[in-house]
Amino acid sequence: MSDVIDSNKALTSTRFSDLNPSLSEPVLEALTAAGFEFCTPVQAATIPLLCSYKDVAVDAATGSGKTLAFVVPLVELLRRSSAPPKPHQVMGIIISPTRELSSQIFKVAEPFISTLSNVRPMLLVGGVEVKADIRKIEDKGANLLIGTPGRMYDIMERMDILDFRNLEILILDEADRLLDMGFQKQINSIISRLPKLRRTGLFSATQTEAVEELSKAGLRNPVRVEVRAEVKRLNESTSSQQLAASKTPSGLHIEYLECEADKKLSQLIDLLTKNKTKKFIIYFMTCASVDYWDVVLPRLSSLKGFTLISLHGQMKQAAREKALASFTSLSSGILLCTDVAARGLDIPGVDCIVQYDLPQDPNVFIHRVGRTARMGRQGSAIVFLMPKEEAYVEFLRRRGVPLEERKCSDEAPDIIPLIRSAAKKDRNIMEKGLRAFVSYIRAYKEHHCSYILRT
Ligand SMILES: Nc1ncnc2c1ncn2[C@@H]1O[C@H](COP(=O)(O)OP(=O)(O)OP(=O)(O)O)[C@@H](O)[C@H]1O
Repeated sequence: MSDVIDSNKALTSTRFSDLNPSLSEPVLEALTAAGFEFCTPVQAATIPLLCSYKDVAVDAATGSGKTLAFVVPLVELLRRSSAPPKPHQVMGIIISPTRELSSQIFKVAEPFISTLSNVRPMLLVGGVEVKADIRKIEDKGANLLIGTPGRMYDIMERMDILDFRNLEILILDEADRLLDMGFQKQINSIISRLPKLRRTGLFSATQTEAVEELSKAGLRNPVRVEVRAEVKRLNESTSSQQLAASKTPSGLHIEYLECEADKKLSQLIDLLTKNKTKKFIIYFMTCASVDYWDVVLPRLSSLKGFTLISLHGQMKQAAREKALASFTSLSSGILLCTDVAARGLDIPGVDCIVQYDLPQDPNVFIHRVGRTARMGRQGSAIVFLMPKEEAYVEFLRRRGVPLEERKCSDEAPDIIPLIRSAAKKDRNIMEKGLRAFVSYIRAYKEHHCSYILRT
């Protein structure tokens, strides 16, 4: 069974209060309090299914409202269970690939969970002492686990006290990423401890064979929900407008800019200085690259007055959280990051996504660009390509990504001599530059080239 939905409109005309089976009053009140009245297409399709005890495999565009599509039915299913859970009875689990995404889901879910009596949620992510989590669970209990697979698996291995026999629902968010990150073993082990008679929802913005396998192994007769945006795409050969199915939001304008490696920085600076009031996310290939640009960019006089914030997976957890909170609160500024910030993060008001380096995994492209143009808003994205990476354009177009060429700016300043002279004076720049270069070459060899060459 399969439902294919057109997500051209961010919201449908279906109110949450119109859904069948009906949602409970406390959930409707929590939705109203948060300003949500009408469902997005993925919510209109998925909430009734999960609430009717069906498993779902959902393939939906970025920023289409997947989080509420699983949080609302999860809370409804828990409300229906006969008695309030005992302190160590786990009734629901939500697994997502990164700490940031798990924390975000936890925050979105909190007001809905608080409508349930005696259901204690627990955030389980790395970066904090596992012993602290264990103590908290022992002392206070946990009925809903939200977290990353590594920590969740660790807790399950170490703690016999948790009882999963009455578990109602398992949600796997960003399923393809969970598998890409090598969490197959942990996920299988987690699933093997859960009762078979449960509901399972598998959410992903990209479908892969591994996701299909996981869906076969973990879901029972799932209903497939696909949400595609219809976009106008410029057909180069005929210059006519064509309609194409795309998983990128329809308010998103995506361009590629082709230039040699030594011109990329100048083009970037030109773009940033011409858009001073905008909010940018710039993706680099490795953590070491982010560290390098983090010391170099603030030294450029043309970027004086810009707020630059870095975020990558090798930073300490507290620093990661602080960086994300600071960038979220800005109305304009620049986030320099790796793919740790590619998926699921719902940062308000991002105007433009720059992919300075291509992603190591080609599927991550649509997740990166999906940090803007969320929920029917407008946004733009620019991917920098070196001439040898040109094949990537066709690769993306074949996957339904509408992409237009952007010409290099003639006004771009020559930045390289400035960096050279700064590096001569500061060993830190030199060292970080070398480290970035080595990490970049390694990543390029291991991941990047392989998919360019495969196209
Ligand atoms: N029914 C709704 N009405 C209005 N706003 C909504 C609705 N549902 C979700 N939103 C808002 O839309 C934004 C995107 O939602 P969400 O983060 O769940 O998207 P997503 O599909 O999980 O995206 P990604 O694929 O990037 O993870 C959030 O800011 C959320 O508050």
